[in-house]
Amino acid sequence: MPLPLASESELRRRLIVALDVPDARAAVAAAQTLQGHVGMLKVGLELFVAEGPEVVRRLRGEVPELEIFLDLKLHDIPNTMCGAIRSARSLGCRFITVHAGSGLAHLKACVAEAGAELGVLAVTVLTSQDAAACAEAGHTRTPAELVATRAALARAAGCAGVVCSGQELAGVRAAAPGIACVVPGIRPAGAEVGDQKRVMTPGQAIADGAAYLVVGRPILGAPDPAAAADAIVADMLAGAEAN
Ligand SMILES: O=C(O)c1cc(=O)[nH]c(=O)n1[C@@H]1O[C@H](COP(=O)(O)O)[C@@H](O)[C@H]1O
Repeated sequence: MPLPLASESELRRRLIVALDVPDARAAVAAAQTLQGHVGMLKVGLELFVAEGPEVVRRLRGEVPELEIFLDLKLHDIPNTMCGAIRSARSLGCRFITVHAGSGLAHLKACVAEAGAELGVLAVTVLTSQDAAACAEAGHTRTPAELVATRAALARAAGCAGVVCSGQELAGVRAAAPGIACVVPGIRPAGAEVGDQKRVMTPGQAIADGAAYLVVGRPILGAPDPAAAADAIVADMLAGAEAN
């Protein structure tokens, strides 16, 4: 039996905007503009290094209907990663990122520390890396092979999901059945790619099974960010319907 079609509001809930801005003022302004147009806010390194955990508390107070994804991409010894997760737990975020390349023991320790409320997302291979960058870094396997291996580790560790490019969705499904895929490197047709290497359109990523899309510059860099988010949701809907 075919799955029921995702509604527009359901797809909007699955659109995460990356608040890659320099300070809390810009973050709150963007969040207020985008509430009702996106489903979640991602606080990443630029904003977190500038403002610290207070910016998460402030966003939760200003736009309580939007959940927060804390993208710190932890990559350290397990004791240090767990300490960071312990510090993050009280912030009430939905997700936190760690690098899957840390290995199984690291991922398991992070999942145990995060508890039931904070989902650990394992970043497989950055979407800014292509095959040449992986080879340069000493990997003998392709990005797709590395993603599949790391997705299997994330699943074995009990992670809430993986971060991968849209190009690996089928491979992740095969290697780690049932795991949720969070997909950055999203570019509407014709949009500037910038430093991203493994990209995909919103509609195609949804058609291929992404659980969430992460979008930064195509929304925040647009003349009308709310309209840009709406156009992305329309493309997601088209992708869901085409599936
Ligand atoms: O963990 C992430 O969110 C992430 C992983 C990855 O492999 N690639 C990636 O681009 N991201 C993040 O997703 C966002 C993408 O931003 P744009 O390229 O501006 O859409 C940035 O905040 C990145 O830090």
